[in-house]
Amino acid sequence: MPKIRASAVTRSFGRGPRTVAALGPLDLDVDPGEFVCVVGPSGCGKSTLLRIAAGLLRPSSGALELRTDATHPAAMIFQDYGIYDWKTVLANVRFGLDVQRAPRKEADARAAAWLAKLGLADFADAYPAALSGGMRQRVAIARALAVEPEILLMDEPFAALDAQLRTILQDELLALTQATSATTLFITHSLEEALVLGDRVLVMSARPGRVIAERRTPFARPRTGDVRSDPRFTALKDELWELLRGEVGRRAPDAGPAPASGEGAAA
Ligand SMILES: Nc1ncnc2c1ncn2[C@@H]1O[C@H](COP(=O)(O)OP(=O)(O)OP(=O)(O)O)[C@@H](O)[C@H]1O
Repeated sequence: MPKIRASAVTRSFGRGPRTVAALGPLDLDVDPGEFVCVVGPSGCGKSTLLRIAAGLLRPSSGALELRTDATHPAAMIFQDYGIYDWKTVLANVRFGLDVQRAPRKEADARAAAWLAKLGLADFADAYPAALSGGMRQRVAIARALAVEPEILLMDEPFAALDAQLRTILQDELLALTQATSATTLFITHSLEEALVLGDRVLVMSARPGRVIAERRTPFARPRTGDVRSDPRFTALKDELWELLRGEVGRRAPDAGPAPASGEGAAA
């Protein structure tokens, strides 16, 4: 049984002549423990898909089902971290456990253990304002993983970080997710990120986003960031980029005349 199943999901925004068809129809099955990355051109509906999966948005038609139980729910990580500035780092990481009504002592211990894993033990009592972008994103990752989620939904979590930090956090996430059995749906602009992290990479078309290609990554698990220098990595990246390039700049049927120059989608 897949942990995540999307059946003919579509989503549009607005009404009448101004309707924007954002997504689908899209079908997707993610197996238990699988890490699926979704790449696609800007504006193709990736965030819309993830927001539907998270229950923040309803599909216009079709259905998206997550199979979890209450003790191991789905957790989300966003590009803008989604952490609370008025809570300490420890309280942020404990947040999901508090929602689950975990006993305070146990919640503190689990939160502290995750902070230690992410190198943030010394910042437990600090407020997020005192942290760098990379540290804030580590807090968001610790908070999501602390609830031991069955399903992890990630929407471009590293997009706001510089290239070096992004690589470091990709490698950390790789190690962390291989140590847990979370089923993960991960949205990214970056083919490289998708190939490092994913068991499977789905390429979406320009809006309204559908899955136009799917590849399994040939790298055994547990793997490390060393796969970046594997010749198969470069070959697969080139192949997927060819597919993606065709979609970047393609305009949706409802988007009106093409811009004169310089505008439009970018990968
Ligand atoms: N709340 C909304 N109201 C109106 N239109 C929306 C809304 N949310 C998304 N859209 C439109 O739906 C389309 C898909 O948006 P979405 O944010 O899902 O794309 P994306 O692939 O995540 O883009 P990016 O990679 O640039 O973040 C876009 O054309 C966007 O303008």
